[in-house]
Amino acid sequence: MNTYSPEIEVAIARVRSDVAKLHGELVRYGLVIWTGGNVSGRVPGADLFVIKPSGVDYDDLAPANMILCDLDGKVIPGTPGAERSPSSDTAAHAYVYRHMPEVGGVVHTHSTYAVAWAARAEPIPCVITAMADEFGGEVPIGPFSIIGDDSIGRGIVETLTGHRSRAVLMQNHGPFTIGKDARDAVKAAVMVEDVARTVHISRQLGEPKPMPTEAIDALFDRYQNVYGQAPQGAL
Ligand SMILES: O=C(CO)[C@@H](O)[C@H](O)COP(=O)(O)O
Repeated sequence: MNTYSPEIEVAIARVRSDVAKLHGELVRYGLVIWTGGNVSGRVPGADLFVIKPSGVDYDDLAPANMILCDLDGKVIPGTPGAERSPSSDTAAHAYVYRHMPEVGGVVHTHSTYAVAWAARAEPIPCVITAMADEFGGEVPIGPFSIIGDDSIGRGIVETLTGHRSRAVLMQNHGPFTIGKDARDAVKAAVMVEDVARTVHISRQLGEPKPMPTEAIDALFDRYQNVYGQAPQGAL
């Protein structure tokens, strides 16, 4: 039986609540169907993260059935939800947390337009200011990877390390996003679908115009460091 300090227990409870609730945002923004997709959040101050159970209806997700894992993706026995299998992408999320300490949240969806770009293995070019703001450039393609082990995690880390983008389109699969916390990663998942749709529509009308690199840099810097009420800087 694992015991944690009162501070860590409070942090676990908060991440359970946040991660359970954030799954509802995937539904609200139309990024998933049936039981596809998943959200996880790192527990601040501990080598732990929280992720959803595999193949459970979104309506049934609740803080008490979120699953607590260590950074190897092993379920912590005896904790609430531990009797169920964790998400199929648990090893991928765990790999990201182990190798990207700045990441506090990971999200995967099957959102339609982002998956359509992933199926063609084409990066989304940075041709609108919203992309420069959020992603600081193109949204890259990651390698085709088998589901279930840490291959997807390796592909995410290899592709996003040193890249400004918080989203990668895993070839023939779909978007995985990272963030400072689970909410930040959900935001990137919402944004990547939005820009995937807009750039796709733009291409139906003609060839989108590239943006100057200096403009992309300036927009990214402003959005990360000035926009909104409490900008937190790039990841
Ligand atoms: O595509 C995949 C596997 O990468 C997932 O999105 C599944 O569709 C949902 O898996 P669980 O998180 O429910 O296991």
